[in-house]
Amino acid sequence: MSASPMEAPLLEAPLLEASDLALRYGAVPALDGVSLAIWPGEVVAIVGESGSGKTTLLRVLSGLLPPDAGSVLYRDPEGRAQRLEAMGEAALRRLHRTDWGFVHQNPRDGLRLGVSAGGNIGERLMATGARHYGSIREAAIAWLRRVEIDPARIDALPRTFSGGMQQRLQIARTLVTHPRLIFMDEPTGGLDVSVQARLLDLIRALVADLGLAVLLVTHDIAAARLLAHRILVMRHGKVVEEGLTDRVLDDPQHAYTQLLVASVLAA
Ligand SMILES: Nc1ncnc2c1ncn2[C@@H]1O[C@H](COP(=O)(O)OP(=O)(O)OP(=O)(O)O)[C@@H](O)[C@H]1O
Repeated sequence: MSASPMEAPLLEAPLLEASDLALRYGAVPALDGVSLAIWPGEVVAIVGESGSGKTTLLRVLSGLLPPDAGSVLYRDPEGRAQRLEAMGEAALRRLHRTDWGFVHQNPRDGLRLGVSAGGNIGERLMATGARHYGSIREAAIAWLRRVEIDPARIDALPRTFSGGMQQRLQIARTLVTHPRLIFMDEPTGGLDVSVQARLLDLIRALVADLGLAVLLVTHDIAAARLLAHRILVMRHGKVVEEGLTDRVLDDPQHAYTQLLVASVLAA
């Protein structure tokens, strides 16, 4: 069904909107009144030191963890707004298979290491209904090329790949179904600096080519500067500062952001 002119403005609305999220682990407030919105095609980085609540926020925004309070609203491709908390588990799983992608810090969490590289990409396509073996294999080859993995490795097991290759394969597996919104949790964490730089370049090119919206959790300010349009700074479960990337990093207003930026400059 095509959108009528009456509905068109909805497409200009945020893709995901969270309001007043709260979550405690015992006495620890992991999230404390967090609100945010991400727009189609926008890359938003969530930065902050270890324990500030970044991963918890990403898990709540992607429906993997229910908050104690607050809500998350997602707009589907037809412009319909849906509350994650009211969505059944099956609908949420479908979102994760189709419209959304999740890139984990550890490729082991996002890949099946005992399944071939091509199988890892192909099975995600099959989960969205693809059945034709030839075209699934063709898509897998195209995606291996796109993430700079030699297609001759299509039948190799990812456990024989380097960390950087595994991460690139995880990205191919995530993007093959053309999701609109990608959640990334420290995608370059644990990799050597030169491998990180190559991966960041690849992510930047793919995100721009495909017009993806990305929620990126990172403690790497340089990665946030390279990839993000906007930055949210978290501390003790709260967003203490947010704004356009250059503004936040070049002219930080909150004392904690100033400290975070200064510690990178000093490193
Ligand atoms: N499953 C859990 N049980 C108890 N406390 C938890 C749990 N998960 C996280 N926390 C606590 O909640 C707070 C926020 O943790 P979270 O992992 O979201 O932070 P983070 O900013 O992602 O940190 P890191 O960069 O180290 O991953 C921390 O104080 C952490 O110790």
